[in-house]
Amino acid sequence: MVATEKDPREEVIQAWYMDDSDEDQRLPHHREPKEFVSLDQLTELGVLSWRLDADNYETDEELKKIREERGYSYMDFCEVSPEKLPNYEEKIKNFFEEHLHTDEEIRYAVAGSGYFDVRDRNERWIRVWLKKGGLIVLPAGIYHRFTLDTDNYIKAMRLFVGDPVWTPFNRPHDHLPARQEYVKAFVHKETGDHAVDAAA
Ligand SMILES: CSCCC(=O)/C(O)=C/O
Ligand SMILES: [Fe+2]
Repeated sequence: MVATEKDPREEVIQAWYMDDSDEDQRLPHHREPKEFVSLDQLTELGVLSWRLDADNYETDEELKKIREERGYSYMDFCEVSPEKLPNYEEKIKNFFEEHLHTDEEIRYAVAGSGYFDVRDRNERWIRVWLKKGGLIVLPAGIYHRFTLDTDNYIKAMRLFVGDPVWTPFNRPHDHLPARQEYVKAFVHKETGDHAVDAAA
């Protein structure tokens, strides 16, 4: 992509560093001044992203290709809103507990929007706003959490390799192999500013 062209993914996926306020989790929680995080920075943390045609997901060749290439054989939908999700209060509370999974978390917003917060390698929260048409892959072992935004609705396609395992391991679960592998691959990798930490 030419440097001046806008990345089309940024229309449906934006990310920024969060403030430290305890206000409603569904608010954007921008810092002052705002501190945006690029999709390339997310890639460095292992978070992958695509923009897809959410109105035609049933026939979308690009989605088909991603599923084939990454082995995402399983697919279902998860609708999150006070009206649609049974035990909404309990589930939304659990989604917002910092946790990890032993497999990728793959979510494609086919309607609505929500926030996936991920820890960067210095433990700062990055808020990833996923809107209709955005697909993200959170790598196994990354600490993260989810909340709706103030629109209170998302319909997410969930993809998985084989039989799905949704178990959340609330922090701390640093001894799990998935966490140790994540740390080795994305936290202690010897590139950029972290090479300094590694050498210290
Ligand atoms: C929008 S899907 C619900 C959130 C979820 O499944 C999860 O695991 C969040 O971390
Ligand atoms: Fe999760």
